[in-house]
This record gives sequence, C-alpha cells and structure tokens, in this order.
Amino acid sequence: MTALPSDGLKGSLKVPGDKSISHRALMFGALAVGETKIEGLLEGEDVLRTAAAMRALGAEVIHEGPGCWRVFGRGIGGLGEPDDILDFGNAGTGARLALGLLAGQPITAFLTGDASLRRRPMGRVMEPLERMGVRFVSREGGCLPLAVTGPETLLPIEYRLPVPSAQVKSAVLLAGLAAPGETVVIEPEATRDHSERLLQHFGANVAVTDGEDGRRLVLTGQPELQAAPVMVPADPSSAAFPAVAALLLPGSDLRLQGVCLNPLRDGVFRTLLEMGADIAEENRRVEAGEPVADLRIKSSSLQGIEVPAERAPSMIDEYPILAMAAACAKGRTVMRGLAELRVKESDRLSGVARGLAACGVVVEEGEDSLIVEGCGGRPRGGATIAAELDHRIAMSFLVLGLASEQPVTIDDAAPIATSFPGFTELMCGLGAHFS
Ligand SMILES: O=C(O)C1=C[C@@H](OP(=O)(O)O)[C@@H](O)[C@H](O)C1
Ligand SMILES: C=C(OP(=O)(O)O)C(=O)O
Repeated sequence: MTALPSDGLKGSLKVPGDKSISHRALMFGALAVGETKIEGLLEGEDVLRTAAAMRALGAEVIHEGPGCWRVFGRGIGGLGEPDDILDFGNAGTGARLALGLLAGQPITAFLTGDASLRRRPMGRVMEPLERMGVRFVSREGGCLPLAVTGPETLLPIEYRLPVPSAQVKSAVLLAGLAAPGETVVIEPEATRDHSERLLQHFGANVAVTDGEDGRRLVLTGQPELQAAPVMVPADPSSAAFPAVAALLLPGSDLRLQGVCLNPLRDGVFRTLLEMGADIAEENRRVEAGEPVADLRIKSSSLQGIEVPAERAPSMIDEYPILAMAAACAKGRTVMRGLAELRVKESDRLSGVARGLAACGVVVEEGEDSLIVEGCGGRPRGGATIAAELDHRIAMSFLVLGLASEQPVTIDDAAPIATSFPGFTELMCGLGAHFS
C-alpha cells in the first residue's frame, strides 16, 4: 500500500475501541459469574483471538452486533481444558494476559502465535507465575509455542516488576485472583492501569497506594467476580495516527470523538502539545470508569523537543508515530528510555530509524534512544518500508507518506487489522490518499 502526499484532513471520526481494555473485558468477563455486556469492543484481529481463546476455555462469547458482545463467564478457576492449541496471532497482550489467567486453572493449555509473537519474550511472565507454582514447558529462551499447567493451589506472591510492563503486572494480577490471600505487585514506574480499574469494576478488591518504591497494588485473592457492563472508549493509541496526520497536513480540522485520556495513556498528546500542536480537548467526561474527551486537531507547525524518559510508559506504543511527527517538526527531537521498543511486534527502534533514514530523514539510533533531526516541513519520502508484521510501523510510515514530498510504500498492510481495522478507509474519508 502506498500513501500519497495529501492535503488537510477534515471531518469527525471515532476510532475503534481500546485494545488493552477490549482484551481485559473479554478475559474478566470469562472469569466472572453472570453476563458481561461489552459495547465498543475492538474487533481487531488481536482481540478476536482473545475472544476465540475464551470460547475454547469454555466461556460463552456471543457477538451480537458491531462492537456489541456478551460473555457468560465460568467463575475463577472454572475454565476448562481447551481441545486445541490457543493461537494468539500477533497479540502480546492476549498471550501474556492469558498465561496469567491460565495460571489459575488446574488444566494444561498450549499457546502459540504468529512469527512475530513467537519471537517475543514470555519469560518475563513465566518467571513470576513459576514462583506462584505454575509449570511451563517452552522453547529455548521462553518463547512460544509453550505449554502451561496451573497448580491445584496457587501461592500468592509479592512481585516487584523488573520491567515497566502492564502485561506482566496484569498477568500476575489475573493469577492472583485464583490464589488465597494477598497478591502484591510493586511497579517502580506506573504503567497503564486498566486491569486495576476493571477488576474494581467487577467487584474485586485491589488497593493501590503510591510509596517511595513506586506504586503498590494489593489484590485480595479468590473474590467472586461479578459480571458488569463494559463500555470500551476509543483507543488513544489508534487516535494518535489521524491526530498526527492532521497536525502535519496543512488545512486540517479534525475532531476525534470520545478518545480515552487515561493519564497513564495520554503521553503522546501531552508531548505533541509541548511540540506546539493545536489540540483542544472538548467535552471531558468519564465513561465506564475511564476519562474520555473529544479532541479537535488543526494543522500545526511543530517544534522538536526532548521527551522526558519517565513519560515512556504512558506512550510506549506511540513512539513510532511520534517519530514521524518529529521528522516534520523544526529542529531536533530526543527520545530516551525506549529499550522496551525492541521487544514489540518488531524491533521498533531500529525499524523506525531505518525507515526514516530511507525517507531522507537524519536520525540517530542509540541502544535505548532515538534522535530525529526534523526538517521543518515535508521530508523527501519516496521509500518502501518493511512492515515486519508490525501494525504501528505500517500505519506510522503511511502517515509519513501523506506528509512527504514523494509517496511512501509499505510492503504489507495486513498487520494494520490487528489494532485498527478500517484504518485506510477512515483516513480516506477524511481526505487522505492511498493507492
Ligand atoms: O497491557 C497492555 O494492554 C499493553 C501493554 C504494553 O505492553 P508491555 O506490557 O509489554 O509494556 C503495550 O505496549 C501493549 O500494546 C498493550
Ligand atoms: C505492543 C503492542 O501490542 P501487543 O504487545 O499486545 O502485541 C501494540 O499494540 O503496539
């Protein structure tokens, strides 16, 4: 797919539901007693894999209409042994959270994923779960495919996250649901808190305190999760793509409706504002326990800045698209604290650096940093980029192509459907050109 230099984006749009909340709504629904009605569920491939896995484990999962789903759960510890391998496709969140959920079931399950997911580290989740009594058989280095067997009785643990990962935190919390007593997770750097919020919404007791050593979560084990309706807000990580495109293309005036602005997810918007973006928040409200607002975005001349490294967890998936904004901004943008980008769907640090260089942008890749010299206008473009099974790389370089002098091609647009089905159609409806 090729993105052609385009004029401003105009119109109003609601991007699909949040991917993180969608995975969790299905999983907590499967562990709850009763009927969980979900509205606005992301029907991207990653989340559909989680829906299929919950079905394979014995939960009733019904697709009623666009974004509208019903889950009839089996209760904590009540899921059954799946007949076949659970295939999580491209989804790190699906696979890692499922390992936590499976830890609490005295059954054996086999998990796999696509070529990208089979390269990603699972050891970070296996290590705390093994301490809780779970057994794994995996390939060398703790990669999928692997087998997981939950014990009859799980041990509650106190676990300090060695990496800032909401997936590891959530896996330990999901396992902790089945353990007696208190499971404690300490996160030195706060990561997205959708699991905590949803667990409370489903009636579990999760106490959260901020201490000297970071955020401390104490989950009381073996609650009865009560089914509760979930309204999934629009995904800020998806919203970032049309938002950046609108900022870069002259003459844009775009409204993005109902974007989730959870303070642990909104780092990219805070950063763009610091770069001089014209983004106005309208109608801030709370929907299903998450802060949301409409964003009105107009074309802006951006300035390069130094992005605080401690902001990384709140915008970890947005660095690829931020780097595209940085390439068009005036001056240098410095991004640090990016080690985690190397273990996403692809090595996003090197993928972004290589792709930008191919488009004529001066860029410096460090071990965990990226420095982009912005040209203060349209970069040259005119390259073909390998998407490497990575939806965010694919969408980022398509946005760059809209804002470059020459078209930018990605070799494979299929991965986009993992998180943002309908991306190209929606963007075309706003005035973007693809061929
Ligand atoms: O918990 C989640 O829903 C997610 C956590 C992040 O991953 P890590 O936990 O690996 O940082 C993020 O990159 C991913 O897209 C979704
Ligand atoms: C890293 C991502 O997702 P996951 O880890 O679920 O594959 C992402 O969506 O950018």
